[in-house]
Amino acid sequence: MVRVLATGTFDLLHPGHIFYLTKAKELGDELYVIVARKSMVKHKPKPVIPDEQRVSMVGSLAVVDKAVLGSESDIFEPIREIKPDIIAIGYDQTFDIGELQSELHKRGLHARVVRVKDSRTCPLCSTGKIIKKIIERCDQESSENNKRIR
Ligand SMILES: Cc1cc2nc3c(=O)[nH]c(=O)nc-3n(C[C@H](O)[C@H](O)[C@H](O)COP(=O)(O)O)c2cc1C
Ligand SMILES: Nc1ncnc2c1ncn2[C@@H]1O[C@H](COP(=O)(O)OP(=O)(O)OP(=O)(O)O)[C@@H](O)[C@H]1O
Repeated sequence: MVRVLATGTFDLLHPGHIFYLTKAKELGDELYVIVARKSMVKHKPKPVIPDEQRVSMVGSLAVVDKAVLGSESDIFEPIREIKPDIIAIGYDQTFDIGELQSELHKRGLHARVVRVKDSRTCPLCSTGKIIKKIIERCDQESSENNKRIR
């Protein structure tokens, strides 16, 4: 049984997430997912959706065998428990594969780290882009309303 681990914030679920998780699962037999804690998301705006709601959504996907919230301090902590054979890194995740692999080895963790490609078929497959579009639409509607009032 080959256990694969995927990771991410998964704020507003979209088809890019499903593509990534499906490709990750294809690398083995069972798929575990670590969902990032809001407190640990420092490289981009904090997620809108609460931790428990994001992990519950990811865990309910058919492709996912088990989803857990990550540690609030040490990203290697849940890996010790999950003991994955493969860690699937997403196409835009900033982790350096070689560096992560060597940090795992230093801690006696022997998962193979691989990068999954992106999906180019979806026009709005990014949480950041979806939020940007919603904000643009709100701005546009409020400026149209202001014009009507004047
Ligand atoms: C091997 C691995 C373990 C991780 N463990 C945790 C963790 O325990 N807690 C956490 O909040 N984030 C953890 N993360 C980070 C997030 O799951 C996520 O990958 C990171 O915030 C990048 O998020 P993004 O893909 O949404 O940009 C881990 C990432 C990796 C690659
Ligand atoms: N279009 C996509 N194709 C393939 N993988 C994707 C796509 N969008 C997200 N992923 C992967 O899904 C995982 C979780 O993604 P994440 O939560 O960062 O969402 P995101 O939509 O990329 O967010 P943002 O746009 O805010 O960076 C990451 O491993 C990421 O690489």
